Amino acid sequence: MRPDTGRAGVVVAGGRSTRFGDTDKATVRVDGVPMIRRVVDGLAPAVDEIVVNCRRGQRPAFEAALSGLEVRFAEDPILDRGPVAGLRTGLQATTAEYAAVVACDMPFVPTALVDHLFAAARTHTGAVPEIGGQRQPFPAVVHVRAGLTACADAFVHQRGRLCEVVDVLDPVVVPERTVRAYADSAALRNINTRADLYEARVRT
Ligand SMILES: Nc1nc2c(ncn2[C@@H]2O[C@H](COP(=O)(O)OP(=O)(O)OP(=O)(O)O)[C@@H](O)[C@H]2O)c(=O)[nH]1
Ligand SMILES: [Mg+2]
Repeated sequence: MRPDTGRAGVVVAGGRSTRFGDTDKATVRVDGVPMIRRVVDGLAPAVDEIVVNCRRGQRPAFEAALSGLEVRFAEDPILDRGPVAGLRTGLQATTAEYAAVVACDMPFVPTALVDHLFAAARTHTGAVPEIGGQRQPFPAVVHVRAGLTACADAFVHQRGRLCEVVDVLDPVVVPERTVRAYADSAALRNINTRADLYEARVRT
């Protein structure tokens, strides 16, 4: 990992994977590698520290899936408050100025796209990719303090959804044609179901 960049990676992983069935999708293997390990591997070259947000009960399995990698864990103080709460827990755990934020179920986010988002976010509150006309909360880069304020606003003044965090943050938008230079559509798909996993395995 690069030293002294002021850049963190935050992996939000405290969900229950209900659409996936009775397995935590974060630790399911994609082509032999646990999904969350692929996420961390994609982030690591672009950042100087990695924070994994999760529930306390997920830690043993995550520690096994991430063995040998340098990560810190940020446990949710209150469970099941949704991805914005997880994002906030993760952002609270770093002193970096900017953080790349990713969900645990996006195993193919290219490091080069993360680098591009960091560069685009400089002097702004963040940078998010636009895909299919929608600004995407993950993967994104946020100014950590601005991101924390946006999470709090989304909870207090709105319904606590990720899209509201993006609205409040008002980040730079990286247009889809630029995103496509770094990642094809499959690379940014998230895995919610066994069928999604099957497609991802076919791809690798
Ligand atoms: N910390 C935390 N993270 C969450 C929570 N809910 C979802 N997430 C995370 O947010 C990201 C996107 O959420 P989903 O794709 O809906 O994942 P999920 O909630 O585990 O899966 P479903 O139960 O099928 O909706 C994933 O990385 C989840 O781990 C939560 O209550 N707390
Ligand atoms: Mg969910």
